[in-house]
Amino acid sequence: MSSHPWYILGAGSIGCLWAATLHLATGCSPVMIVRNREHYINKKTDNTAVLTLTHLDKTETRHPVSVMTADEITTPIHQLIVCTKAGDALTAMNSIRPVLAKHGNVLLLQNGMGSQEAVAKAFPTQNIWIGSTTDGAWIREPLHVHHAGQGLTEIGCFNHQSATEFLCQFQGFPLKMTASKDIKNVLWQKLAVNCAINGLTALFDCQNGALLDNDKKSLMDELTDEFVHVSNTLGRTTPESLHEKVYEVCRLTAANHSSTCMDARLQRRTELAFINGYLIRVAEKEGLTLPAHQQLMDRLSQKGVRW
Ligand SMILES: NC(=O)C1=CN([C@@H]2O[C@H](COP(=O)(O)OP(=O)(O)OC[C@H]3O[C@@H](n4cnc5c(N)ncnc54)[C@H](OP(=O)(O)O)[C@@H]3O)[C@@H](O)[C@H]2O)C=CC1
Ligand SMILES: CC(C)(CO)C(=O)C(=O)O
Repeated sequence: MSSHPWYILGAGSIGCLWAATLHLATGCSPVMIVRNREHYINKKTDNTAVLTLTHLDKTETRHPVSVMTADEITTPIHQLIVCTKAGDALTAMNSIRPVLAKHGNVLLLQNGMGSQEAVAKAFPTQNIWIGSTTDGAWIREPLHVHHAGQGLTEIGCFNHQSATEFLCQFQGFPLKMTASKDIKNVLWQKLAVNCAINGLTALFDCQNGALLDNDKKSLMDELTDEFVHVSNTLGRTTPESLHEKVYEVCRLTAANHSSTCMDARLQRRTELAFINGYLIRVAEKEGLTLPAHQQLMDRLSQKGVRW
């Protein structure tokens, strides 16, 4: 187990879930790096705070953490977990560039694709790890997180084939974890589902299950057809029955509002640039156009949904 402290960049739902879990697993307090200190802590001179985790069984545990802004950090960061939204990841990473250890381990937990490549390109000497997570969490108030759904986090190395020492630290971790030898493929498979579901739920402001209604299902099918086309062109694998897989996710999460639908409702910037937008950019490089994806993005723009 490394003796270096853990730093968490972004104190939102996933950042707080991981900070509390790290404290449970290691007994050490992580450092939460935030951009607006006053939002989390009102003491001027003391950086310590207590984070509350409401577990799946509704019990609560409390966890001491340090809360700091990037410019308050003076010691090198060797172990970092980036928990911002995809669109903020690179800017957030740049804010801690001066204190990031040259060969530090960085675990990125963003949904979608594209932000990981951008970070890996901008930080070539660091070991960039990717986690693709299906855990669910939400924030009740600053530093009080609810673990809302048990999921799985698959982790793999993105740029270097570095020692698995980093991954070993998650053995026996309270969240379900597994090592992936092909994390890019894991991201691609999740992207397929998110491309079909997320944007449409924002467009119709509906739960995931409503996409199985006939009129919406045909749009979902068109998006999935286009995904398969791009995937085949790139020589990537997709499940033979991707359409069935998409329907199954809609059924299993029928009562949920997707993350994109919630962001759109709250007029927050969505992660669509790293979901459907990413697929459009990849297709363009291959000389392909994706009319269903493009039309979806145009309709979302007209509706005022941001990405
Ligand atoms: N929540 C969930 O259940 C799941 C989330 N994910 C993915 O995990 C990622 C994080 O999601 P989630 O935790 O829900 O998002 P949140 O919006 O809850 O948290 C993101 C946090 O990042 C912070 N942030 C943004 N820029 C910076 C910066 N420059 N420096 C420091 N902090 C910064 C924000 O701070 P501020 O308050 O200042 O804006 C915010 O607290 C997303 O990609 C999401 O799709 C994946 C699966 C499930
Ligand atoms: C699978 C799905 C659509 C579940 O809601 C999701 O990943 C999201 O909301 O971002």
